[in-house]
Order: sequence, then C-alpha cells, then structure tokens
Amino acid sequence: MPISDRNAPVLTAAEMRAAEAAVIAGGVPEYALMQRAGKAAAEIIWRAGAKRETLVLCGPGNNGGDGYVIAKALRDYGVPVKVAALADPVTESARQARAEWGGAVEGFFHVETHFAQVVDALFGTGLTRGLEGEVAARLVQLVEASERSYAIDIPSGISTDDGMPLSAVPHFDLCIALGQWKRAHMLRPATGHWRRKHLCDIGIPAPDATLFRLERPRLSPPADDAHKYTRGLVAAVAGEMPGASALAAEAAARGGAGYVRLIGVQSVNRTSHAIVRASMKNEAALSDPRIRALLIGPGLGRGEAGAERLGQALVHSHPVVLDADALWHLAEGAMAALPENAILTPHAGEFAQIFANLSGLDISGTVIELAVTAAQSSGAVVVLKGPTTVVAGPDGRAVVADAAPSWLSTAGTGDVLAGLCAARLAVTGDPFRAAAEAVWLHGEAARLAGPAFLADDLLPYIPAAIAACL
Ligand SMILES: NC(=O)C1=CN([C@@H]2O[C@H](COP(=O)(O)OP(=O)(O)OC[C@H]3O[C@@H](n4cnc5c(N)ncnc54)[C@H](OP(=O)(O)O)[C@@H]3O)[C@@H](O)[C@H]2O)[C@@H](O)CC1
Ligand SMILES: Nc1ncnc2c1ncn2[C@@H]1O[C@H](COP(=O)(O)OP(=O)(O)O)[C@@H](O)[C@H]1O
Ligand SMILES: [K+]
Repeated sequence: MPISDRNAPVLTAAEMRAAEAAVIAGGVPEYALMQRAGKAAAEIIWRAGAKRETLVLCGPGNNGGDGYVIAKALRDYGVPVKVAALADPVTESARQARAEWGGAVEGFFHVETHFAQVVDALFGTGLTRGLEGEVAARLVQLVEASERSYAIDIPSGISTDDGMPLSAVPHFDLCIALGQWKRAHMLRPATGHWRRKHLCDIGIPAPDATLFRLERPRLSPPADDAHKYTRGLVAAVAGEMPGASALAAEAAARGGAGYVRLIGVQSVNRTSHAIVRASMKNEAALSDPRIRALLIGPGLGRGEAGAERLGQALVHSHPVVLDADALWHLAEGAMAALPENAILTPHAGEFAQIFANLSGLDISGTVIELAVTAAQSSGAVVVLKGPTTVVAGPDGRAVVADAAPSWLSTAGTGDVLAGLCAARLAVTGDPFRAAAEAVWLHGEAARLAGPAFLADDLLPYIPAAIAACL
C-alpha cells in the first residue's frame, strides 16, 4: 500500500516480470506491451531529438524487441534511422518486432561510429551477467561519439536490482524506464549513468509493490480550532553539544509542531525565543503526557551522562525519534524496549554500528534491503540516511528518496532532519508517514536553499517546503 497515490512503485526485475505476466494473463499479448513501450519511448526520443540521424542498438531479448519498435516508430516520424544488432532475436515478440521493422540490420561492430543519437536497447531487466569486454567497449564508444543518447529501460550492463555496473557502462542523456521504476533507477551508482530519467506508463500496474519512490507529500494546515498542544508538543533532550539539539528543536518548530520544549540545556545562542527551555531536573517536563514526540540524540554525547539522559527519556514511552549519539547508546536490550512509534535515523556509519551488533541479523544488500531488514528486526521506522535515503517500516513498506541535493552533505543537516521527523511524528502520530514527510521536506528545503548552505540556513526554507505540500 503506497503512502499516497503520488508515490510510484519501484520494482525488482522479478516483480516487474510478475506484473507484466499478470497483465498478459489478463488478455494483453506481450507483443502489445512491447508496442506500447517502444512507441512511448520513440515519442520521447522524437520530441527530444527531432530528425537527428539515429542509431538503434538491439540485443537478443525483449529489450532489443523494444529497440526494433522504436526504430520503426522513429522512421514513421521521418527520422533517419539505422539499426545494428548484437545478435538475432531469441524471443517471439522480438522476432515479430524485427520483422515489422523490415529494414536493414547492420552488425554491431561493423556499423559506422558517429551518429547524432544512439539508442541502447541491448539489454534491460533480463541482463544476467556483464557484457563481454569488447561489446561493452563498443557500446561506450558509440554512446560517447553521439550528441545524445538514450538508454531503453536500463543502461545495458547495469544490474536491475542493485544498480551495480557488471561491465563498463557509458553515461546517457536520458534513461527511459518502461512500465514501472526499477530499483536501479533509484540506486547508486546506476543513477550516475544518466542526466535525466523518465518513466513511460504502459498500463502495467504493480498492486503488490512494497517499495515506492518518495514524492511530494500532501500536508494539511492546522485545523481551524487547533491550539499549540493539539498541533503537537515535541520535547527535545539536549546534551553535551547544545547547538545540535537547538538546531533540531528549531527544525521541529518550523516543521509543524505547535510547541517545542528543549530540555536540559543551559544556554544556547540564537535559538528562537519560541522554543521553551526546561531543566532535566524538572520531572514534569519529560513525563508530560501531552508530549507527542520525544527527540533525543543530536549533541547528546557518548559518555555516561548521555546514556543516563537516554534512559531517563525512554522511561516515559513517548513516541520517539532517536538520532546520532542516542543510536550510539542503543544496545540490543534498549532496542527491545523501544516504544511502538519509534523512528531511528542512522547514517551508514551509525547503521553499521547498531545493526551489525544485533545478534542473528543478516545485513547485506543495497540500502533498501538494509533499511527494510533493520526496520523489521527493530520494530521501528528506520531512516537510513545518505545520498539515497530509504525510509522503511516494520511492516516491510519502504520509500526511497533519490533526488536530494548533494549540498546536504554538510555538518548538522542530520540534526535538522531529526527535528523534522519529530515535528511530523507529533503532527501525524504515524512514524512511517512522518519520516517520509520529513525526508521530503528536508530535501525540498535544501533545494530551495540553493548551493553551499549551512545546516542552519535550511531552517528558513522549511515553511516554503511545507507550503509546496498544502
Ligand atoms: N516488463 C515489461 O513490462 C516489459 C518489458 N519490456 C522489455 O523487455 C525487457 C526485458 O526483456 P528480456 O527479459 O527478454 O531481457 P533482455 O534484457 O532483453 O535480455 C535478455 C537476453 O539477453 C541475454 N543476456 C543477458 N545478459 C547478457 C549478457 N551480458 N551478454 C549477452 N547476452 C545476455 C539473455 O540470455 P542468456 O544468455 O542469459 O540466456 C536473453 O537472451 C525489459 O527491460 C524491457 O525493455 C517491454 O518490451 C514490454 C514491457
Ligand atoms: N550526497 C548527498 N546527497 C543528498 N543528501 C545527502 C548527501 N550526503 C548527505 N546527505 C543528507 O544529509 C544529511 C546528513 O546527516 P548526518 O550524516 O546525520 O549529518 P550530521 O550528523 O552532520 O547532521 C542526511 O539527511 C543525508 O541523507
Ligand atoms: K538498455
């Protein structure tokens, strides 16, 4: 179940085949799907490249079949097209597509090298191993010699499920995904092999998908009769480095919480006066039943004092966001004692440290498998942060954020994200939705902030990011 109908499914090769098989079983021939796919891709190439001379490279499977359909459709648009095949078609649909193309088919190694446009339809989701060295080198040569290049479904040589290149893979201008997004469309290093990507909807639904692309969420303004407590009280616990918790607290205040209380901090420069301070000694400040999200970790410290504060904070079983040093303190026992609505926000280093230590947990695979396994084993929502951020829930659902600006790689941005998670948890009461909303707002604030910002500079852009979702 997607978190909203805006979130497009992201499939493995096997899931894509199953989705395709279901449509075929429903009475649509495979060849009709190939026609839809090839014509949709050809229309995009035609719009981008008009009548530029185009070389279509066709492989033996249905990716190659798409290539023949593209070549015919481009020819029908009046585009000068040549086709070069690596091997004869081996599937019935690809054979049919080649017959309908009907034109000359040149040898992959013998066709001339310089074309204005090159279309890679050698291999798609059926790739089982890297391309042979000379095939990969020739593909790189042809693509690099062109002005524009298009990868059909997936660049040939990229493994669909983990986004890894299995042989040398060139860089394309556009990757045209067919049917549904596949994992490689979201994962590094594959995402570095095209400038843009586009999804062609060819009428293949994926009702069983559990992984989705993170898209702009829909948010609501506070209810007409809202007051600060109904909007959500966030309690942020400070520690050794009060600046980090102040940054997180301010992000929480701007991220939609009605009231933010910063606990256990003596003095912090430049924190908004709207953020109310309280002492750790004030029992009621932490036990307050109106707290809808507790945030702890940024600046907490890895010493005994930090561990003690974490223990004190978790006693009350508030819905919680655990970040940074709080994750460092999280031991196996503490994991079992997490409240039901918990969000953990590790980066890769913190992730490895926490989950590698959990007994019997096999953590391997892409960031998607890592986050999903960790969420299922901890019972918490896991936000595995990085250039590609994955939000995973204990029910197996996950969203992947593939478009955050790399300017986020600066100190303190994680504190801002933790604050946003707390705000959205306080507002929604749903940790999975909250984490997904927070990751999107964080990326959008970064986009709006432009280049070379400091983590603090994200704060004034959070309201504009929220405005984009109303
Ligand atoms: N899903 C959908 O909804 C739709 C999918 N469509 C399209 O179908 C594509 C998937 O087609 P596909 O399954 O036929 O696989 P494809 O990628 O063409 O290659 C398989 C062939 O290559 C071979 N082979 C593999 N690796 C190799 C290597 N390194 N070097 C050499 N050979 C290698 C492999 O044989 P093998 O040697 O492994 O036995 C087999 O012969 C998909 O990406 C999309 O474009 C659309 O048409 C319609 C809607
Ligand atoms: N190259 C990148 N592209 C996009 N986002 C990134 C990149 N590097 C880091 N980020 C994001 O920036 C934030 C960094 O958080 P974190 O590692 O906790 O840093 P800190 O502890 O300094 O606050 C995360 O949200 C992460 O997803
Ligand atoms: K391809």
